[in-house]
Order: sequence, then structure tokens, then C-alpha cells
Amino acid sequence: MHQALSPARPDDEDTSTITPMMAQFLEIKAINPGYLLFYRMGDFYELFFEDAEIASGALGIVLTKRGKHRGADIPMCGVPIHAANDYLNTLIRLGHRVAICEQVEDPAEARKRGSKSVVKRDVVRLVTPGTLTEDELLPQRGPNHLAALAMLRHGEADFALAWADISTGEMMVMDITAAALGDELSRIAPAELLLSEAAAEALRALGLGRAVAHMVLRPPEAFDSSQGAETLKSAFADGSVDPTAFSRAARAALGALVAYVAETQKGAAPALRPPTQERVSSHMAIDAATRYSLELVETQRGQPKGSLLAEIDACCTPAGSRLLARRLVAPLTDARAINARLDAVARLLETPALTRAIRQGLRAAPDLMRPLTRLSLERGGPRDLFAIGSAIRAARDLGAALSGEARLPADLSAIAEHLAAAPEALGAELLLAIGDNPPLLAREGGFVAEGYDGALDGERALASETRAVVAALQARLIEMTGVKALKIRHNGVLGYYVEVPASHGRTLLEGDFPDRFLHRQTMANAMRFTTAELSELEGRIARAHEAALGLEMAIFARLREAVLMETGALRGVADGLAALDVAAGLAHLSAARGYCRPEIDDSLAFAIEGGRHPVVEAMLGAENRTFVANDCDLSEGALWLVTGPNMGGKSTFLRQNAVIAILAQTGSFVPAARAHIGVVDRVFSRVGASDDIAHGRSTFMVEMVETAAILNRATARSLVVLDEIGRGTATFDGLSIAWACAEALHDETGCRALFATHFHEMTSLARTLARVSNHTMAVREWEGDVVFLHEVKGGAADRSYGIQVARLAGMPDRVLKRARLVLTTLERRSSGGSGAVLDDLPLFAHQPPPPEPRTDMVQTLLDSLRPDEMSPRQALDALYDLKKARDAASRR
Ligand SMILES: Nc1ncnc2c1ncn2[C@@H]1O[C@H](COP(=O)(O)OP(=O)(O)OP(=O)(O)O)[C@@H](O)[C@H]1O
Repeated sequence: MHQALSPARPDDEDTSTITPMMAQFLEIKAINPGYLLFYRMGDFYELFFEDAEIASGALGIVLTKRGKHRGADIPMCGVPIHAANDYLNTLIRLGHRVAICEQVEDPAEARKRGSKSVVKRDVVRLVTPGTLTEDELLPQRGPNHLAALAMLRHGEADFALAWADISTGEMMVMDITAAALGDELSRIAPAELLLSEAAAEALRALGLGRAVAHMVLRPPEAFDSSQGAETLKSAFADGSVDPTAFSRAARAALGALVAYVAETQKGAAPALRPPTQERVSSHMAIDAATRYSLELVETQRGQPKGSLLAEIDACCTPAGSRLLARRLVAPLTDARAINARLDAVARLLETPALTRAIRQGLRAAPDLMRPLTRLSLERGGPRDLFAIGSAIRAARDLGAALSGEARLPADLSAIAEHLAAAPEALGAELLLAIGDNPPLLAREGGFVAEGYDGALDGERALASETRAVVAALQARLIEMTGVKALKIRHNGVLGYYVEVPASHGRTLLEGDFPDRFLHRQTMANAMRFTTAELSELEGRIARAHEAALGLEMAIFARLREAVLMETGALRGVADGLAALDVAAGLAHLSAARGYCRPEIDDSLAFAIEGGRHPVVEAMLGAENRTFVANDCDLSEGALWLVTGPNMGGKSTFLRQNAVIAILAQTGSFVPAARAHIGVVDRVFSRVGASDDIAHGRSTFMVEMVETAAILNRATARSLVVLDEIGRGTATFDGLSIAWACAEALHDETGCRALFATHFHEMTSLARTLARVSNHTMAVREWEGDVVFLHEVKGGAADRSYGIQVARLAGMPDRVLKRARLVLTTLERRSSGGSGAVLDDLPLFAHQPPPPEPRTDMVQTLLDSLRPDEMSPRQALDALYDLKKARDAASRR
């Protein structure tokens, strides 16, 4: 958590020994505790004291020193302005927060106050992980959330979580219980979480002390609900937000969030949207362990590539990808809403030419929300205006293409309406006004297209006509002075000046010329003069430049204002584009991968025919291997016990069914031949457990904690997918726990469940529990090897084939032989009915294995020889091989 980085305060200082600049630094530093201070000096941001030490370590830049403070050197390091974003990026990723302190007056003004005076500086912005707006600093295809957690205590603690993506202006809020906090924090994945010390304490007590990497402690008063209501009222001065519509906790969370945004953006108003209220029950609950187990948005190694999201994301725009990511981690639970999304995908699938055209149009549509936010924060530039213009044009075209279609499903016609409302005139004006390849920032000018503004064109012409004017003047002066080598030149010190070779200098210093030519410099071989005419020309050009820049800035301001006036419509357009991109992307994916439309209703069905795992299928496809499709029917609370060898495809089968449920409720078609799913309220998947060293919990402990959570939270509507519960402890303990869990899921929860186990004893549950049935992964034995068919069939596995799998893995022969011996003994004993097999297991009566029969290898070699087909050379080689084999056998 963030603390003040430097305790130094100006009033602690002996001010007589510190320079005015250092005094200014310390003052600014003191009012921005917890931030690394980027202190602007010329073309650098400098950092001092502890900030410099932290930054030089984090950024790998040289730590130097500058002057002394209380007798000690002041550590310093600096980053050049032009590369500041790269350095900021690194610091923010490491969880630091940075205060950007700029010079806020012209150094000339400061000089007027005396030679020792310091240029006024002020913090213009606080950069924190959750409040980024620059494209270079933001994740391209994912959201960047800032969240605030408010906690009210009356008996039980009541929480509310508010979160926003500052770069797009979306803001959400949710009342939430302590039990649901972990799931929601992991779904929202805030880049930064604001909370009070008391709420942080509560999170720690819930085992969520590390649920968010960057937590920022705020004082308790930041979470005052009446203050929160006031903050909301003034942030949405148009009355679009009624604070009484939210609970007390929600007002507190929203207030803290909005106030922090204002504080970090230093009063520039970000284009936040009125908050949307979410309810925990409106989406399928997927806890952190399930998200991890199913590799929804990243793999278990933390890579986006290889995740389910990466596999199904066929979107053409970053905004579409962001929306898909949001939908995938929060699938819907309302069958009607899910079907509405599926209708849109189905319709686009039926009209491939339209879908192709839409996707092409989307590729030409730049991101709309991030430029809009930057403009509203006064951080935008011509490139943002141009992007908005292009997006409007693309939206109008797409809207027209959609509206031309008959009988559009509801979701698509809502999208078409949003797109048709794109402010056409504004879009056209922006594209007319801004020239090609516009710069990021407006300050240098040169971005308004030629022909857009007559007055601007006039000023520009004047500035560019300079060359001709100078040439004419030079010719006149040559004629007047008779000095053929006279030249008009320009430099930064003199501006425009006349230069003549030294030998002609005298000419201009005599007669009437000194009235006209003012001597300025004598060089080794030239003399320089200025003239009134040249000064006037200089002034005119500078004024033309200034006037052109002034006109451009006025045009920029007017266009920016016009864009901001349309914020509401543009948000609708952005939403429409993103939703269209998701639907078209999913239609494209379904066509390419042969997905089917799932049948979704409020029943308790879960019937999948020919289901596949999208990621494993794609991976196998890349190697020209085929995925074996499998059926699964868990309707009405059925529990499938799945046994079978390792590597047989159990984990894949378990995961694919959970993934199909999630995809279906996200509104996507699914990798199956047919799927009928009654809405699932929660998915729990524990496949491939890992230990949690960071929390000091062993694999077994993690598994037990997670299984306990499932038994406590699953309902009859849930889908539970469990892999090898109880394998991490002694056989009988493990078996007993697995047995009791299966019974509890069947008798008490009654949920739809897949339960994979290596305990073959459990298969007898099918005889006593009505909805339990046995299934196994088919294998074939061939010449002592095991071949996995990856096919799920009814019945129990007869053996586990562990030793064969170990052999495939390259386990040494000696060890395999010994294992076979142990296995045979164990099997003989247990089938003999003796309960106490453990005491005299061969584990404790280890005999070295009998030596290999000497002839084995020699025999094999001999058998393989075909003397009639051998050349003399091959026969000789075979003889050597035989001798070698005999020697090796006798050494054993
Ligand atoms: N249905 C399938 N069709 C084709 N190949 C498959 C199928 N299912 C799994 N495989 C292949 O088999 C490999 C092993 O699958 P999986 O990890 O699901 O096995 P497992 O039985 O869970 O093994 P373990 O118990 O050791 O974790 C996969 O990486 C994949 O290459």
C-alpha cells in the first residue's frame, strides 16, 4: 500500500540553507505524499531524494547528485521529456504513482521578479495505475479499472464496489456482500483499488489482502456517504444522476471514486458516464479459482495467448475486444437477454456478405471513447479529432448497411439506431478540417487542412511567401549598393540580416548607407547589418505565423467544443460499434470453427452433443490432429463420475463442458453439434490444482479450501466440475473426502456435476445414488502400450494405466519393472480380501529385481537378422553388435 515517500516538510527545514528551488520542490512534494515527483527543469523531469533512488533503481537510470541538503548530497536522476511516457509506463506498472510538476509561467516572467526567483511550478496531474488515459500507457485490448470499496458497518458489514474505466468513461457500482467480494474483485481486476484502512482490514480478514495488487488507502472521510452524494451531484451537474437511487454504501463508493478522479486529474472534467448499477445475480458467478482453472482471459502462466478469450476474440476493434472480455467474465443469467444476443449472432451468420462488409467497415473505424475522454480532459489533440471524424463516418456507413436489412433482431436494430444517430455533420466537418496525418498535439499547429479556413490560408500564404519577398529585397539592395555578393540571411540571434564580404564592408559604413544599414557584427571575412525593412519583414512573418497558429488553435477549440457537445450521441455510437463488432466477430468465429447455437432456457438441462474444447481443438488443428468430440448429459442434477488413465483427456473433457456453458451464456455459439443448457447461476471448476506458496498453503490445503467453498455456495442451478478431489493426501483419507463430497453434491446441492477421480472404489456410488453414473475415457492396449482414444464412454475404467503412462514419459526401465511388481502384489492382496494390505507391502521388503536373462538382447538381435538379405559389410556390423550386446549383458 502506498505511504508518503518522503517525510520532508518545508517547515522542518532550516530555510536559510536551502536554495529557493529546493524549497519549492519540498513544498510541492509535501502536498503530494505517496507520489514520485517528476519536477520539470528545462527538457527533463528531475527526481530528488528518495524519489530519485526509487526511480533510478526501477528505471535503471544513473543516480547523480545536485547540491546539498542538511550537509548531505541530494540524490537526483532525470528523464528526458520526449521519452517520459516510456519511463512513466515502467513506474506505473511497478505500482508507483507519479505527480507531474510543470513550469506554469514563462521563465521571462520569473526573471522579472529578480535574478534569484524561481519559475512557478505546480502539479498538473497525478498519474496512477487506475487513472491512465494515454494510449501508450493503456492495455490495448483490455479495460483499465479504477475501483473504490466502501464498507458500512451495522452488525454485519455492508460493502459497495464502484469501478470505472477512466479512458472510456464507463462507471459501474454494485452492492455486495463479503462472501461475493473475492469473485467480483477478481472479475473486475482493478488496476488500482481505493479503500479505507478498516475496509483493508476486512479484506485481509477475508483472505483477500492480496486480491488487488495496487491498493491505495484513503482517509475514512473519503467514504462519507453524504459527501459522496454531493460529489455526485456536482460531477453530474446536469442532473443526470440522482444520488438517492443508490444505497448508502454505493453513494460512499461512488463519491470516493469520483473525488479521486477529480483529484488526480487536477480538476479537468473527465467524461464519466452516469453510473450503471449491477447486481451480483444478474451475471453468472465465476470465482477466481474457476477463472484460473478454465484459463478464461489468461493462461495459468499469466499469458493472454492460449486463453479462451484469445481463441474466441475475432473482433476487429480494440473496443470490441474490450467488450467481449467484459462479457466473457460476466456471462448473463437471463435466458431472454442471452437469446437476444444469440439472435444477433445467428442473423449475421445467415448473411455472410453483410458480416464481411460490417467487419471491413469496423476495421476502418478508429477507437471513439478514448479520444473523446482525452479531449474532455484537455489532453486530446488533432489526431483525436480526426479519429472521431473517421469513426462517425464509419458508424454512419455501418448504420446504413444494417438499416437496409429487413427483420433485424432486437439487438441489431438497437445497434443500427445508435449508429444512425451518429452526428453526421460533425463528422464531415472534422474530416474536412483536419488534414492527413495529424499530429498528436495541437500546440505546434499545421494540422488544419488547406482550403478549410480562408483567413488561415491567407496567413499561411504570407508566411510561405517570405522566400520570394526576401529574394526581391536582396536584388534591390544589390542594385542599390552595387555589392553583388550581398546576401540576406537568417539566424536565431539577429533574425534577418544583410551579409557582405569583409572587403565590401567599408562600402556600407560610408556615405548615406549607415542611415539604412545598422552594423551588427564583424566576422573574419564578412560583415553583418540589419535594416528597418528587414525588421519589419521579420515582424510580419512572425505575426503571420502567430496569427496562423492562433487561428488553428481557435479552430481546434471550436471543434473540440463541438465534439464534447455531442458526447451523449458519441457514447451511443461507441457502444453500438463495440456491440456490433462482438456480434460480427462471434458470427465469423462460429462459421470458421463450426460452432452451433445453444438452446438456452430456464430448465435444468445440460445436454451437449459432440462437444469440443475450443482451445485444445485449435491447438491440435495447428498440428493437423483432430479433436475427438464427446457428449455430456448432466440434465436435472446428474453427476457423472469420470475415471480413466492420466493423459486420457479427462481434464479436457471436464473443462470443455464448463467452457461451453460460459460461452453460451456470454451469447456466443458453442463448439458442439448440439447444446441445450438451462441457465447456470454459477460455474465452479477445479481442474489442475496448484499450490499457493504465496499464501503459505499446500496443494491439499488449497484444494480443501476451494472444495469447501463449492459445497457451501453451489445451488441446484450451478455447474460443478471437480478433478481428483483428495488426491493430495493418504489414500483412505483422500477417498473418504472425495466420497463424502460426491454424496453431498448429489444429495444436498443437487447441482449438475462432473467429478473425475482416480479412486476406482468410487464407481460403486452409481449403484446407490440415483443420479450418479459412471463414465470413462476409452483406451486401447496395443503391444503393451496404451493408446488414448479420447472418447468418453459409459462404464468404469478397469485399470488406471499409470505405469504405461510413466513409460511413455520415459521413466527408466528398472523403476517401471519395480512398479509393476509392487502393483501386482497390491492387486493380489486387495483381491484376496485382506483389509490390512499395508503392513507387508513389498515397499518394505525391497528385493533387488532378478538379473535380466543374459540372452535377451542377443536373442532379439539374432531374431532380427536376415542373413540372405545382408551385404558382407552388414553381416560384419551385425557380428560386432552381437558381441557388444553379449558384453553389456554380462556386466549387468
Ligand atoms: N477429445 C480429445 N481429442 C483429441 N485429443 C485430446 C482430447 N482430449 C485430450 N486430448 C489430448 O490429450 C492430452 C491430455 O489431455 P488431458 O490433460 O485432458 O488428460 P488427463 O486425462 O486430464 O490427464 P491428467 O490426468 O494427467 O491431467 C491433451 O493435451 C490433448 O493433446
